[in-house]
Amino acid sequence: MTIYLQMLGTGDAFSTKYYNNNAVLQDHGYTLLIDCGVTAPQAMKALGKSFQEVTETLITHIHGDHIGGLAELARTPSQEPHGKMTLLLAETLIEPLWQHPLLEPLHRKGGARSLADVFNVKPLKPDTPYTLSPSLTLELIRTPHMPGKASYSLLLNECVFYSADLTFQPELLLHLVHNRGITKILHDCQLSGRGQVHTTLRELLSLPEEIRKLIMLMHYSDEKPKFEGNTGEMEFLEQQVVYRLPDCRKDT
Ligand SMILES: O=c1ccn([C@@H]2O[C@@H]3COP(=O)(O)O[C@H]3[C@H]2O)c(=O)[nH]1
Ligand SMILES: [Zn+2]
Ligand SMILES: [Zn+2]
Repeated sequence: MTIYLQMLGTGDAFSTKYYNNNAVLQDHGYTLLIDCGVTAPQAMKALGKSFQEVTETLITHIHGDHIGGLAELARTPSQEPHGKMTLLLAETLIEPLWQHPLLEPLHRKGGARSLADVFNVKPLKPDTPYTLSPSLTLELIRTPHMPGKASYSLLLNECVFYSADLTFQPELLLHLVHNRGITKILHDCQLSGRGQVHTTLRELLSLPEEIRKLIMLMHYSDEKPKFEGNTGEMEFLEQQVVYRLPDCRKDT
């Protein structure tokens, strides 16, 4: 079965041309929203979509461009009997997310005292595969982003790596391709400057060709047009374009 990926946005946290790096994955009747940044409500509207179409929302880490739209998402009535939107996230993120200033508007919602009061929270364990829908599996891998801040990249259908913002991890990428059967890497990319909390284009270009040709670039700055044609084998992922994702699960 085929699943489809559509980036709501492919911009970094400061982009004015691209929406936040958030995505929707669709498996027939099931829609997974991957991260819900400040621009997510507007980006959904730009696609003629609404949060009501979202079945579940996954949060990779706690930065405004990944969580800033959650207050609006929480206000959307879900189709479920409990009426709450479902949030998937690593257990370690639950309390810090609730305490984040961007979620403060929800603290005033009918005396809510925890994330579970405003969302149907499903805690996930890293390194554990979950079946989200008939054609979609997910595994979280904790990856380094900012010191002391938990952040989780994704393995989708056992063969697609979706980076939460992360610093350059060449050994991890080689391991994923050689030992975990990864055939597609969607990677955040800082186009210029020193990469303190993100992976830079220069770093990605230093990878072996066999890895570079699997990579598509996302979470980039407004300078992107200047870099077109200068990214080797790596293509830019474009916001709003629908991509088919490979499904390498052994039993399909
Ligand atoms: O000069 C700076 C650089 C960065 N930052 C924050 O660090 C975050 C890194 O991850 P992100 O890309 O999801 O979002 C970024 C911003 O939230 C900032 O506030 N000011
Ligand atoms: Zn980000
Ligand atoms: Zn981040």
